[in-house]
Amino acid sequence: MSTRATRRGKKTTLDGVLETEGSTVTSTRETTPVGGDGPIANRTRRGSAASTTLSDLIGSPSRRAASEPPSDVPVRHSLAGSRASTRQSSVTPSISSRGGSVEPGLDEDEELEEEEEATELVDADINSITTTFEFMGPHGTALAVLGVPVVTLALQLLCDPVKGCPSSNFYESPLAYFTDRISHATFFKLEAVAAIFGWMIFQALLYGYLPGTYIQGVPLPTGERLTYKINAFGCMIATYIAAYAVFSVKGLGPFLWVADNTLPLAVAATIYAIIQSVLLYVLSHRIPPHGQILLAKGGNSGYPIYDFWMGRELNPRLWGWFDLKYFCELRPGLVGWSVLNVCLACRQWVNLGGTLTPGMVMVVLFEGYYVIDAQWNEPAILTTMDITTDGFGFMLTFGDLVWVPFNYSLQALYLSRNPESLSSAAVAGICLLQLFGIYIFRSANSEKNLFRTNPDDPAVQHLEYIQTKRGSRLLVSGWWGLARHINYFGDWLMSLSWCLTTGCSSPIPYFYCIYFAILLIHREIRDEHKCRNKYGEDWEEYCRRVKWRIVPYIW
Ligand SMILES: NC(=O)C1=CN([C@@H]2O[C@H](COP(=O)(O)OP(=O)(O)OC[C@H]3O[C@@H](n4cnc5c(N)ncnc54)[C@H](OP(=O)(O)O)[C@@H]3O)[C@@H](O)[C@H]2O)C=CC1
Ligand SMILES: CC(C)=CCC[C@@H](C)[C@H]1CC=C2C3=C(CC[C@@]21C)[C@@]1(C)CC[C@H](O)C(C)(C)[C@@H]1CC3
Repeated sequence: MSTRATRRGKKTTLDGVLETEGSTVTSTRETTPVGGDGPIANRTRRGSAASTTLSDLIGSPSRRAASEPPSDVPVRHSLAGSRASTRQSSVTPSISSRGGSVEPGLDEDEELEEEEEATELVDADINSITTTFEFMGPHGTALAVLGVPVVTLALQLLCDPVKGCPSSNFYESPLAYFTDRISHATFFKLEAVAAIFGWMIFQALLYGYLPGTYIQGVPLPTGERLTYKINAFGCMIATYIAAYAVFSVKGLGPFLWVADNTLPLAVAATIYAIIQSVLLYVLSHRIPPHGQILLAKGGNSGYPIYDFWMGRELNPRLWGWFDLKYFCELRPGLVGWSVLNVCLACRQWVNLGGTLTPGMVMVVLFEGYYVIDAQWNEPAILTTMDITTDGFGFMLTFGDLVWVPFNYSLQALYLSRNPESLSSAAVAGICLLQLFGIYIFRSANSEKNLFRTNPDDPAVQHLEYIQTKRGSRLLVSGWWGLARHINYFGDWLMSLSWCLTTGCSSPIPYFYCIYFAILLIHREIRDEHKCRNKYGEDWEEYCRRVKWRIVPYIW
């Protein structure tokens, strides 16, 4: 197996396995979790069980592998001789396709600080046991694993193409409504399975074969940095060129087929997501001959269902370069969402005899802009907790590949069948809300990115900040002086403006902004927890200076 040198004298094999100098790390650490979900006992780092019952899956951790050393005997890495080479082989400046050098979210101080942190972690243990539960522990995640596909399919069923979204008999008897819809709906179509698998392969080929630039991510707990290919924007353009080619040859037919088959497509995408996440979970237990797989801090509890949801492996890669989590986060699902919107607009166009409502135009443009913004700012994804912290489990796999394209396109699905008319004042109000949201979202995110990558830039030089003992700086003026997650506020305002395009006749398209408020509040709590642990009293000082969490003067 080929290898490439990394920092600290370690090597990483091209399938992402970590090797230390001369030894495989086999330490374990056993602790008791907080949060009232019961003790985590008899768990191992590898946490695999020879046979597993359903109650094992949900309620109890995996059994200890016989060959594991006792929990109180941590095996330490030897770093002797590796630190000097680490400094020398410091990070190659990364090149951005849109000019300038990009180190996602890191200044030099931070880099050193991250290196110190990495040293501590490597000295102690790389794959420590997860001791704090999120999502209400194994029971909560079991519910989530079943719940998120059910919610997604229920939302598709609620939008009846003929009778409305939802039809009036839903309010009379929801149970009878669903029984009727389930017995009449077509859930499974082979063509839909072929379309989803074909789409994944097409996006993977674009990722692999279209040219791009390469940048390094933030340091892993081992100190190593992975290299990522930046070409999402080009892949999206190529996708739309391909779609235009299909249109030139086949007309609107294929696009209308997609619009009319969102339910079987969502089922097919769910099948794909289940297969991928089961494979990821199973393969995260592989024991390579030399070294170990780097696991996510939050996905290694030993409870199979919990780890399946959270994701065990931090950076699953194929052939050393094809980063599955990074690929799924921005490409098939997000671009799929915008393509789905276009297909649904085609359906409305045909239904209305060659015209589109202002609501549909706004949805396609606003949500399309959001997708383009994400692709254009691709390097920024490398500092999000999804990439740096979370493992790649069912939560992100299903979230990226099913939840985003099918639930985020509910406004367009609704409008394709219910072309609501909006007054000019409503259109103007929605546009202003969207612009206000974009303004906050983009300027806050860009301000932080610029400040973290180039603090001497005139646009951010004047901003006040707290110099933390950890080395990094926390902004306390500008956007980040208004609220600790002001970017979430901008993002949510945009989500509200998208939902408002559907008028007031149905609650279904409002699912997005309601769910999104819950996601952002939960995410803010997770991030707050992370930062409090990381920065200690500096974070307390930051909270004293910036009082509001997301919405200034409200929350
Ligand atoms: N559409 C969707 O479904 C979703 C969209 N999003 C969007 O993704 C974007 C990224 O979100 P997310 O990754 O959660 O986090 P943020 O971009 O808000 O980044 C949070 C991190 O920034 C650093 N930080 C916090 N406060 C400061 C400060 N005052 N000055 C400098 N740095 C600071 C901390 O990292 P450090 O440890 O480096 O100090 C913290 O962990 C957001 O705009 C969000 O709205 C997110 C989830 C879902
Ligand atoms: C209920 C369930 C399965 C939730 C999973 C959560 C995911 C849907 C979201 C977690 C973080 C996300 C991000 C984006 C999309 C939604 C998920 C995957 C994102 C790619 C959207 C576009 C933005 O510009 C973004 C790149 C900042 C963002 C990153 C986080």
